[in-house]
Amino acid sequence: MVFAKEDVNYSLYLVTDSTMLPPGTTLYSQVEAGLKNGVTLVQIREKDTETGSFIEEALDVQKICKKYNVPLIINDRIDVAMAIDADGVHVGQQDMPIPMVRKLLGPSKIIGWSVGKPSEVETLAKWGPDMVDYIGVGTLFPTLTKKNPKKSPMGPQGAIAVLDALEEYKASWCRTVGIGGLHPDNIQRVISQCVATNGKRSLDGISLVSDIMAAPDACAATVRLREMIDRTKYQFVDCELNESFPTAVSIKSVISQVSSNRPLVQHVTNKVHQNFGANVTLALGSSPIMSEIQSEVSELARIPNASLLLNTGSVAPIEMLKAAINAYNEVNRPITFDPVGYSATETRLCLNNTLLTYGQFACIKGNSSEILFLAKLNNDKMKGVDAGSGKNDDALLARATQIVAFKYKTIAVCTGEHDFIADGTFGGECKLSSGTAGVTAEGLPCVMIENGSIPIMGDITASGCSLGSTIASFVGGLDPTGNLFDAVVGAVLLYKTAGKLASTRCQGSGSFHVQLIDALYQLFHENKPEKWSASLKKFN
Ligand SMILES: Cc1ncc(COP(=O)(O)OP(=O)(O)O)c(N)n1
Ligand SMILES: Cc1ncsc1CCOP(=O)(O)O
Ligand SMILES: [Mg+2]
Repeated sequence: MVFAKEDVNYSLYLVTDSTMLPPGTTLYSQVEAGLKNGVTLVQIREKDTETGSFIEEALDVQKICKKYNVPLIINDRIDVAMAIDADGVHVGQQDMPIPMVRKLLGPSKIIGWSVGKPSEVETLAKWGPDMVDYIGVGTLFPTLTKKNPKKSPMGPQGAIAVLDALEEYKASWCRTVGIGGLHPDNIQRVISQCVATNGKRSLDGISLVSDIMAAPDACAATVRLREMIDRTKYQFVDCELNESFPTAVSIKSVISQVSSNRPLVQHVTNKVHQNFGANVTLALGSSPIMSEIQSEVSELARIPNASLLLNTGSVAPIEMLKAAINAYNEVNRPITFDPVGYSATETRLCLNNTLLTYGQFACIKGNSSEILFLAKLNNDKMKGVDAGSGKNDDALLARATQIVAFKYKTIAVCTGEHDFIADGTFGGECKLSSGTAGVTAEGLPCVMIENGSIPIMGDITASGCSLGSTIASFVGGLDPTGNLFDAVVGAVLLYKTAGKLASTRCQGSGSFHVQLIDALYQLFHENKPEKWSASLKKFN
């Protein structure tokens, strides 16, 4: 049987492994359970099986695949693929060179190649459309299934670089599957985030081994995976994600919701910020808890209206930070991420990149340096930047904020004399092979908030970190019908207004601290956004 290449469905691509079978299951029972419940492509991957046994297994798996009209791919072994007339092969960078594989298999067979970096895409593009039909993009996340991986996990951002390379080198024919450590807790985020920068391409499929092969109930595991992959909305927080333009009325509603829901705001933050952040949170009618205890994050995340502020100035162990992200993502509670000093040291860069790979954030906030670095628009591109005067290149900062929002499918906030907020959530919409329908970062909703300069804000500790407390309170206090973008914009507007008000009332930095908390408290409880001094305008 020859499968027309354009008919291959890459959406749920099972790769077998008979070394992880649960008791009472066989290679065939797991494969059949997968095929019955939505697996669309099968690869038999038996790294330690003798050729004779491999051929026997492959022939038996081939029979089952034919029953469900699903193509069978052979891993590594071109000879076995030819011997049983399989539908194709998958080879890696260390396996037989692609041109030789193609010469042996002929033009109609499916050839897959493992790709981990853009330069490998450049190579396949040079070979042209008659060589590689699809690529396995990975390893996305850590996995025990592939022994001695040559490279460390690339995460969704690494996959984006590969998708960008496919667009850059115009390899339009080439399909893509993500692979490596893919499970229900990260599949939707991968589908949502792994989109080429030009919005024209996303992954065509999810490829996995252990989630099905090691499942005691492979039917149920596959049903769950199928349902997840077919979902077109990634509802990573239980509030509204649809596009909005915040108004005094909508922000008033946000504050009413926060006031009545009294969110629990778990701060994992630096020591300098802890006390002030707790007081800011209390001033906003919310309930702070400064806990870094890994064993309680799951319980805290399940408290109604729980919200996590993750400020990586914290010295909490990486495993605790990951557990906190997992716990809040698991129950669709919002995480506000503040990558403090994002690139100041290799340690912080590695920590922040790891956390950015590891979870979905409702909001990522940073100062201009942090946002520019996250957007890969380094500082020296900023024209007329002068910390003292605060003269920033607004267009560049807005663009950087949109890029960060797009890359992480989140609400991005860039703070400075002017604050920029961009909505990259696409309303949660996401779908394999669809990209963002060509919508790019510069097409994202972006607003600018200004209120004149407030130099004294820089003379106290934790003023920036405490905007994080404010955002975390607002997004945590939303009803399910509340809007995420409204909440983040409302928080920044309130904070900017309170900063200005406090600066007119204080005698110096000491009293500014107190006046800032008073101003936040007063403005919050008055809840009259129409009177706030900070202004909001659309930036694009
Ligand atoms: C779909 C898919 N993607 C990647 C791989 C890995 O192939 P390779 O790099 O050759 O490593 P081994 O699988 O041979 O260990 C794959 N098999 N399938
Ligand atoms: C074959 C392969 N190639 C890169 S990761 C991997 C194994 C993925 O297995 P799992 O889905 O169990 O993480
Ligand atoms: Mg291989």
